Amino acid sequence: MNGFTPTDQADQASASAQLSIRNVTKVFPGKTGLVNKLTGKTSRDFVAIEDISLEIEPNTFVTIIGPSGCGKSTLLGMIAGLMPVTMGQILLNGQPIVGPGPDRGMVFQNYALMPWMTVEENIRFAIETVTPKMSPKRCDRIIKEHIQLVGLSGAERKHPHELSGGMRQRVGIARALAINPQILLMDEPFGALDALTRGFLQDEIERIWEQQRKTVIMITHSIEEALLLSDRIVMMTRGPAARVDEILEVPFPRPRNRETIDQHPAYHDLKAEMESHLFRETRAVEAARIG
Ligand SMILES: Nc1ncnc2c1ncn2[C@@H]1O[C@H](COP(=O)(O)OP(=O)(O)OP(=O)(O)O)[C@@H](O)[C@H]1O
Repeated sequence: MNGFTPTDQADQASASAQLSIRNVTKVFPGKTGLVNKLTGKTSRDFVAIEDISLEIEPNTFVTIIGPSGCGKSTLLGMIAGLMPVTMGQILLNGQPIVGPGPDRGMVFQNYALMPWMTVEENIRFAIETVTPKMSPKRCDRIIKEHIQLVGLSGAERKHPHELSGGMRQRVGIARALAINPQILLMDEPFGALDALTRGFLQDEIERIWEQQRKTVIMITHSIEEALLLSDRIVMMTRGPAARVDEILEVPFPRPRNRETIDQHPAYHDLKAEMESHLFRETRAVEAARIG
């Protein structure tokens, strides 16, 4: 087996970790309002994830994979500081995360661009929010560099509705990187794209990652995408009370090429292991729904 368990990892919790997720549990409180009490429909607390520990080293590309609804977005949301942890701690460079910050850039599946702003203005808005005192000249240079980085030169003055889904997500990626975050968080960034565009953007992410080597934490449902891009793959169990089941190390050399990656001797074993994990967990979710 090419992986190790989260317990092994917690034992090895090292000072070199950039992000430390320590015994994190997330409970969504049940509804206890007066109306609910009167109608007798008070719902119970829901334990989405339970006691997750994970250490992430700098410059690592990590993907999170798991059955639908297991808590991947919840975990990413807590790392982003968009929602509080219920128990445990998430530390970035040893400091607890208490809210969103410019050290973390987020890319969303639905792009989340400002529709009334151009490509350039969307990126400028993010930079000015994070660094209001930056000189306009420097801001212009950063915008230009990032538009070039994601291959959108010429589209600076277009609005999101004039762009394809793939181009919109390029803007989302440029915007997230333009604030120079330490960690890039991506929640199914290619989930809304057709297969061809998805492939193009995966290649772009691989190319950009080779240049910048930022820590990335990405949620995906695609086994092939995880194998193409990751250094480590975190496999979550089904919820409620989802845990980290196993963490796979992906040994393929970089730069990676989608045409040849499956020739690596470890490719098919890793793929089979992920398939069997997802199959098992998804079947159990379905069985629980029926029974
Ligand atoms: N605000 C909330 N209040 C109550 N329950 C929530 C809330 N947000 C998420 N949940 C529940 O927590 C669980 C985990 O949801 P989450 O969206 O994190 O899963 P996911 O793995 O990202 O799902 P998917 O793969 O379908 O995107 C689900 O059962 C969901 O219904």
